[in-house]
Amino acid sequence: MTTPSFVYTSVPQRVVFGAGSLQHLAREIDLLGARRALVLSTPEQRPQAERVADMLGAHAAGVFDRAVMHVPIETAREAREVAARLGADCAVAIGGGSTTGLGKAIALDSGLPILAIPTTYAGSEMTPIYGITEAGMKKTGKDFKVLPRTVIYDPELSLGLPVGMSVTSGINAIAHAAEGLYAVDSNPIMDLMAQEGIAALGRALPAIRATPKDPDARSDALYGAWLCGTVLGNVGMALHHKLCHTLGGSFNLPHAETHTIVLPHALAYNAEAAPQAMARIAKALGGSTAAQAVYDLARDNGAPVALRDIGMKESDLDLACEHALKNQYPNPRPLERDAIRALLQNAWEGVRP
Ligand SMILES: NC(=O)c1ccc[n+]([C@@H]2O[C@H](COP(=O)([O-])OP(=O)(O)OC[C@H]3O[C@@H](n4cnc5c(N)ncnc54)[C@H](O)[C@@H]3O)[C@@H](O)[C@H]2O)c1
Ligand SMILES: O=C(O)CCC(=O)CC(=O)O
Repeated sequence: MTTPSFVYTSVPQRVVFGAGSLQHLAREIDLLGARRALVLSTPEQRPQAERVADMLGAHAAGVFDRAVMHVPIETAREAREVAARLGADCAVAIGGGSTTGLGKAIALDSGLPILAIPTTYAGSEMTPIYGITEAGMKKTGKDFKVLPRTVIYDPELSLGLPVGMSVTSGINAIAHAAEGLYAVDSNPIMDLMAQEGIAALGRALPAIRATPKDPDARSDALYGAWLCGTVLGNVGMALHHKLCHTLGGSFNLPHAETHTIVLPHALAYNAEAAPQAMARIAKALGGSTAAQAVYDLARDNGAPVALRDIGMKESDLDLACEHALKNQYPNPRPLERDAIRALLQNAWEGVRP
């Protein structure tokens, strides 16, 4: 196999990884040159946010605990006002993609540096991509101002992530790497990270299901999430992410579950157009085809495999298909209306591809 032409841009970002690495928080805030950190979380993760604020002592400006899915503009405005009023010079986001997303909304407006402490596998902490929802419409964009400057990955903080969320969040991460392997702007470094990330999560998710507090499995999963998130941040996504953004944005379906259900079908759709990528995904997961390996990983670990089971109405599939065909993301196989409609039907029914 010859190496194709590629462009690779590396971005400065500091990653501190390991069990117990939260202990380095004060050092990392100091290295950022910050003195007053606003700690962000969801309401459910307020206790973890308070622990972080306690660790920062006089360097904590306060806790803002109102992060919610998809970053409503009203929440973003409120958080920006609180940050300005408290004189914060940095945001510490502890939680999943929703909390990191709120930090990004603040950074987009103010340039405040973000220190992210991820507790799911969504991967937002490694990307310059932001999403903000206004009047029911989610807009996404890319700006390096929002890329967290420092990320502390401490697997101990994800020990309590419920098994169901761990599995779907892990497959959300696998989706970034899978699409990275057939991205129009892929490169060999991202391919290596993608295959390694998929393999790490493929090992970790069954182990987490068997023993949710297994520290090695949690560490492996977070390592995979880091790699897959890096791929998401560096190369463009395709049909699968377009479908999930459509289903999540227009039909209000839950993010990680939607990724989990749609991915096998998006991979089946692209299989013949991206054979090398499929071979790498299948190899990483130890399956015969990429699509079946992802489907089996989800089904065997108790995740939903049908859109009808997470609130999608069959009568909305035609509309979802129309939305998916608009403002298309680059994809290895051209988008064909009938085949996309069939893909959505299969995902709705939950058939094994
Ligand atoms: N911009 C990007 O690059 C990017 C990438 C991936 C996802 N996202 C966005 O992130 C959002 C989804 O993020 P998510 O899937 O991480 O879910 P989330 O952040 O919405 O978290 C879901 C729930 O799990 C809780 N939770 C998180 N970690 C926990 C833990 N360790 N223990 C117990 N509960 C925990 C949260 O408090 C929340 O209640 C979506 O809006 C998605 O669009 C953005
Ligand atoms: O909602 C965002 O911030 C963008 C989400 C994204 O591109 C990754 C995903 O769908 O998991």
